[in-house]
Amino acid sequence: MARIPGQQNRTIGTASPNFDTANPAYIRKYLRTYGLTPPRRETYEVQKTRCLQQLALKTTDIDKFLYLSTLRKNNVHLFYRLVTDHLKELTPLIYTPVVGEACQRWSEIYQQPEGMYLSWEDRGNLAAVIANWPQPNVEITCITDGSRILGLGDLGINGMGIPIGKLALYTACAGIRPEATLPLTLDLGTGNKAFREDPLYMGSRHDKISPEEEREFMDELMTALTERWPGIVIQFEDFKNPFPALERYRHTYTCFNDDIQGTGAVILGGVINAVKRSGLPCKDHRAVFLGAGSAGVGVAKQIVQFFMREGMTENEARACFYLVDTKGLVTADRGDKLADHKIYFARTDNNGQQFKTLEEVIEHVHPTMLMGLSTLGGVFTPQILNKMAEWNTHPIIFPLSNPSSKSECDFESAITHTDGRALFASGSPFQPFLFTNSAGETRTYYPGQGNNMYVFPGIGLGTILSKAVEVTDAMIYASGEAVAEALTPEEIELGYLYPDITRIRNVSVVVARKVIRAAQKDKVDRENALSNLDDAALDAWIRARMYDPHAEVRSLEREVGALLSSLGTPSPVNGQSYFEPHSRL
Ligand SMILES: NC(=O)c1ccc[n+]([C@@H]2O[C@H](COP(=O)([O-])OP(=O)(O)OC[C@H]3O[C@@H](n4cnc5c(N)ncnc54)[C@H](O)[C@@H]3O)[C@@H](O)[C@H]2O)c1
Ligand SMILES: O=C(O)C[C@H](O)C(=O)O
Ligand SMILES: [Mg+2]
Repeated sequence: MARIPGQQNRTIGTASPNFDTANPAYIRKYLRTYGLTPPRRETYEVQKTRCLQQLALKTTDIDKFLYLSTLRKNNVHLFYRLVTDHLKELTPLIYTPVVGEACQRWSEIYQQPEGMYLSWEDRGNLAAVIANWPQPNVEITCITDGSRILGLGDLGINGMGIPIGKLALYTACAGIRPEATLPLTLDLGTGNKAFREDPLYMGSRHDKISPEEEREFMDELMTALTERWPGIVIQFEDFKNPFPALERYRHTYTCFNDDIQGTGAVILGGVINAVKRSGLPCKDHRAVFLGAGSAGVGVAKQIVQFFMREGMTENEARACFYLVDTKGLVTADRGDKLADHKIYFARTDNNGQQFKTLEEVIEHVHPTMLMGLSTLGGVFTPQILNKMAEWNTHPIIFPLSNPSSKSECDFESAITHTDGRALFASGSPFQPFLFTNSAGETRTYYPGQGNNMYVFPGIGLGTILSKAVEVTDAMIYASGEAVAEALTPEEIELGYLYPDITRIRNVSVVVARKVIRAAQKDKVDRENALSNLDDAALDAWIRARMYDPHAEVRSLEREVGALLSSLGTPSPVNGQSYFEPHSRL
């Protein structure tokens, strides 16, 4: 395998051969793929026409998901050219929501290896197993144990679709090279009895290991990953109880938890914009959260930080939040032992009264914001939405659970039952909606997608490029602020709370820059020369390091040409085939 000097992470002739039919003959010969693909060198336009035709022939979402997975495996650069060009149409097929169905059916639809699986039975030997990963220069990994996949419960190793989907967005949205990403699924047993009894299930058939065993396994894993790739950024994803691992590793490894911190940041971004649009100062907001898990608590804590920056004390800010779980409003005197992560938000002003249902809580609070992180599809009923509209000029309604079937309400019902006044964002995508309000005004309403995909790619990129040794709270906060600031005047005019997804690569540059600046301030960065660049120069520096699938053939030509001339072989001219058909190369 040749490594191109001076090019971070570019490897030629990696374990996934580059079968791009856009490669000219001499590149194919260099890569030893000459003769393994049809002879004609194709333009992207021709490649795209074929792919979109084939995709259109697939009648189900899963068939489309599988088609795109195979394309990624066989022609990775074409896959990313297609995805970056058609983000709006293709993101839902390779990520949320379709990835949810793919995970539910992973063992049934499985076709090809695309990531690493590490089992509890491999403990003691994790470094040796990790050594099997064929790519030498991994910069980022996304790890799940499959124990809480979206709002779909414990899916065991079937959760692999999530790290693959998240890392595909790291590449498409933030330009991290595909071969620098490692999807990792931990096979630590599953509480999913149906899977354990399914002959097709491809993971271990025992129950989930204990928290103590999991800690032992994770300790070994973190060491093994950083020993092989010292600068690796580690993203934890969709663990049922992710708080202990985050606390244990966050100051020792370059890691973050996407569900607590990434979600906290992206919803912070949407809330900053929604609060502005609501016309109410922070101190007049009251937020009811249905769901007090990793995402609920992560988001609420991030908004507390925002309220404090707007001049409130921590106690005043915290008092604006009412968290609801399966037992009702989280209060200090509810009589059950609260999980550690809920204690911070436990109410003490309830005068001994307990509120069991969401309806009771909202009647008690008259909230200005309603956040759904509960995995309960449709639970924001028309009655609840009507109440929100009765109490607020612009109620903030964020049904954030995924996938679409778990969304606490859909966009149409949020608009219809608030007379078009809701400030809306959902975790899964919804279509724009044409609506006539009670004043007879007809217009198209645009939903926001409050999904952590707006921040994690930029957090990863900024952390990698600054060589940060830690992902600090300030870096996470900065990513959310960057999303809020990224709205254009046109997007504000149309009522958007989040930037249009088609601009996500530009948004990721801004997120990465702000993450780098925060890392510099916290003194956790190790790429110290970046401090000397002003913002425009830093943006240009970031862009220059982003993988661009459209430039791949050209840069491969340049690099192979340079390599050949350094070996004394004249470079091919204008992409013309230099070597004779049967040349040794
Ligand atoms: N939009 C995003 O970017 C984003 C990010 C992370 C998570 N999520 C979604 O948020 C949801 C929750 O994720 P999580 O990591 O917090 O999960 P979690 O398991 O940690 O928390 C779920 C919470 O919902 C509560 N809940 C469950 N059933 C309930 C009921 N019947 N009544 C009241 N409360 C109930 C639980 O008590 C728990 O507090 C998932 O659907 C996930 O897909 C969305
Ligand atoms: O995966 C997503 O779409 C967002 C989030 O991380 C989730 O767990 O729902
Ligand atoms: Mg997640």
